[in-house]
Amino acid sequence: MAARTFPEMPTPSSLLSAYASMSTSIMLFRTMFNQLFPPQLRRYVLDNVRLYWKPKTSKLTLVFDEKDGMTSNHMFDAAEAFLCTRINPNSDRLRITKSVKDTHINIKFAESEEIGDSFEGVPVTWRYVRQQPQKRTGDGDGFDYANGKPSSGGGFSPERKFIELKFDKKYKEIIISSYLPWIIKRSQELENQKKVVKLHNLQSYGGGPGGYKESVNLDHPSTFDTLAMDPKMKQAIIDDLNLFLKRKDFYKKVGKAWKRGYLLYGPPGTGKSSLIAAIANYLKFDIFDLQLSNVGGDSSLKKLMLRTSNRSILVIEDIDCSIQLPDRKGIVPAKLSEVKPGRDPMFSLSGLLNFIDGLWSCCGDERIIIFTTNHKERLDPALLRPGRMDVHIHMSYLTVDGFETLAANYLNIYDHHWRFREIKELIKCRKVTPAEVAEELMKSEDVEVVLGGLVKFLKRKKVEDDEGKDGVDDEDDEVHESKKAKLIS
Ligand SMILES: Nc1ncnc2c1ncn2[C@@H]1O[C@H](COP(=O)(O)OP(=O)(O)OP(=O)(O)O)[C@@H](O)[C@H]1O
Repeated sequence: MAARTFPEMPTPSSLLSAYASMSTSIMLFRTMFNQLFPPQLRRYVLDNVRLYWKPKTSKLTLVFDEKDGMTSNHMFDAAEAFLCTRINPNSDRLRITKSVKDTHINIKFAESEEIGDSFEGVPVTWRYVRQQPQKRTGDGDGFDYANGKPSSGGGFSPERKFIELKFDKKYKEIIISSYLPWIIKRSQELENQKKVVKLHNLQSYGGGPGGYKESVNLDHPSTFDTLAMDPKMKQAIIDDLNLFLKRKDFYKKVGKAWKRGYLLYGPPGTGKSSLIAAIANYLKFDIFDLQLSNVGGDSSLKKLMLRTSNRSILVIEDIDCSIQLPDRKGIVPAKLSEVKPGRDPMFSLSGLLNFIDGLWSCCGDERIIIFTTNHKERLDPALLRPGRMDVHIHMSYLTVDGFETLAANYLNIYDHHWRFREIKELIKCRKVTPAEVAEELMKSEDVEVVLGGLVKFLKRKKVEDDEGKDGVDDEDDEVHESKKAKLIS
């Protein structure tokens, strides 16, 4: 039988010498490649080689870099905000952030975590990537071949953060034209929800030229739920605000500035300021509080006006008594002749009207202006003309419905209490403000004590009313009798 022959096995030394000659050839090739070809051509060749070897995939990946050059990338921010709402309960890692100004903790998804989502039946995968600073591999020819970017010749490239969105290539159109715009819209809504409403104090003197503004977070807890007022009127105000918000195109079409004026009037303690805070909290609009008595004149008023921002509420409280407005014939009341040094004495009613209609109209969008007064009858009719103050809201004495709201808010009583019948009867025939009743309801933690005290207060109030100690204007008497809050729009 013939003996079987095996091919000769390479010896270790022959393997070693083959490896050495191959590495020498590669190094020689690399040196020749670098020396013979200019950088642009080298880049072109390498790009094509990479492209050729890259495995083909049916997936498309969109990359949202945190920065677009020096500026932040809005699409990255929008995606990051949106993805907070898609955090998987099974996530292993989450990022927690909170700036000093934030009122709450932000939970964001962490690097390398993947989040699945679907849009109109198209499944997508999101991934947050954070690349640590990397040593530049540039060889001094001005190009970093590892990252495919111009290099500054050594050193470290900065940390790079980006979000990847992966999906099937065939859905590219729907993702880019529908999903991404939807994410931007959604992120704006989320931003709005998180927004901390600010209260700005507009003043025209005491600061730099043209005045200054101070601002604090508006921590007023008033909302439409906590407001004690006629439920129908409350709903009418909410509907009016909602209509105003969605009518941007309508205002443009009819050639009107996108603004709405409200006049809140009624006795002190009926909730005018609380309603303003409730509106601001509802719309998430900042409040600009303008003290007319601190405004030097028309020019200061205009400057202050330019300091207010869009999506804001400009409030002028107690308009009847914060300043005595001269009428439009130019008769300046005595008070204005006592102008403080350095202040413009030419403050006029027409300046204020101009501010509401003229300058106001062409300065910004989505503005609400609110005047409050305890004495509507004292206001110049020009201020009340339709188009200036679009909605007149009468804040009146406490009604039975209002009392139920206060009882729920202050005492957690949502249905009935044996004292309620008597209290409601007393409220019906008394001119008592929500502020007075609110104060009574805070006097003890014991419900029986509080309601007993309220009954005594209301009875005492009756005596005071009978003796005419409580002076109120005729209009409020009328409204109280009819127990109807007025909303004139
Ligand atoms: N309608 C209301 N609903 C709930 N709470 C109210 C209401 N009205 C008054 N209050 C309570 O009374 C306090 C004072 O009310 P608010 O300052 O809103 O009244 P106002 O009408 O603006 O008074 P003024 O005319 O003196 O400025 C509020 O902080 C709130 O606790």
